[in-house]
Amino acid sequence: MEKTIKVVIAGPRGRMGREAVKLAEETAHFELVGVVDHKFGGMQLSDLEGFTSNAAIYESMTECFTETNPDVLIDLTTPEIGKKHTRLALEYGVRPVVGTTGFSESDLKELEGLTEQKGIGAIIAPNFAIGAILMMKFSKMAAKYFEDVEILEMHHDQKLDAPSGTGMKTAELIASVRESKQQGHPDETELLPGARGAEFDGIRLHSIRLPGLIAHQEVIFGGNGQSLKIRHDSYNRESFMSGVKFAVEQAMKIDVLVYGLENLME
Ligand SMILES: NC(=O)c1ccc[n+]([C@@H]2O[C@H](COP(=O)([O-])OP(=O)(O)OC[C@H]3O[C@@H](n4cnc5c(N)ncnc54)[C@H](O)[C@@H]3O)[C@@H](O)[C@H]2O)c1
Ligand SMILES: O=C(O)C1=N[C@H](C(=O)O)CCC1
Repeated sequence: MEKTIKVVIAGPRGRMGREAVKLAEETAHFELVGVVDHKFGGMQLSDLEGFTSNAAIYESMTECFTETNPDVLIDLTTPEIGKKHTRLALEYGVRPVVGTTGFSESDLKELEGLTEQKGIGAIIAPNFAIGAILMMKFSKMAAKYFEDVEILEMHHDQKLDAPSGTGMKTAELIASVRESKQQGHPDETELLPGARGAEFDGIRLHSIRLPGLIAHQEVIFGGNGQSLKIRHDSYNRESFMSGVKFAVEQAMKIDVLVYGLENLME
């Protein structure tokens, strides 16, 4: 029998948090010992509409950690809050599994240092969907053969950060295998600021926000007389949950910070 993993979820009432609560309840070797919310402290999740779990709601993460002694924190909140929660989890010896996006390079460096000090596992995954991870891996492969690429990331219009974590991670992976290149015409001008999108190491990233979308990305490579498009679509938030489960299990087996699930997949 697998060892039970005690889990706390931050952001349980959010779009992702609700799916994660379901996952924790449905997974035999996960035990949801508490949730962290900025409202409804002192109540149980089941007091709120749409929940059956009797996990306690805490407004203070430190109180939650002290009382429930969890193994893993799953954070699905907002960029600012997610960073604070990740630091706090590491300080308390709780392994963070972070889906929240919007972490900068310096945030990641700082958290890597803290993880090293604590000697426990931590996972920050801009995208938990297996198809999205493959899209990023395939894009890295293709970048060895195509010098020019642009990334179109498309999300729902309630998203707070741009470019998306997935878009940034894809650009980083591509930049890691190709020579730095300024793309487009050297003398191009933007008649409207932003027309050419954001730029990372010469790679253009375009962020589309529309109601009706969930999470989609197309990576377009251009070569002489040809193009290659690698696309992934998440049509619901359940699509992320097998990755969340995998990340929680993996976080228990490692003692470093892993940024991106592709690093844990063959
Ligand atoms: N890694 C992935 O695969 C993946 C997939 C989808 C979304 N995301 C990211 O996950 C995050 C959440 O996305 P969402 O669509 O569920 O957003 P959402 O706005 O629906 O949910 C965020 C939740 O965080 C809660 N929250 C805010 N402040 C809090 C605090 N101090 N303590 C506890 N909870 C707090 C809010 O009440 C809200 O319920 C975003 O950063 C998003 O980019 C990642
Ligand atoms: O809904 C969101 O917000 C998502 N954000 C991730 C990102 O920033 O890459 C990807 C999945 C959905």
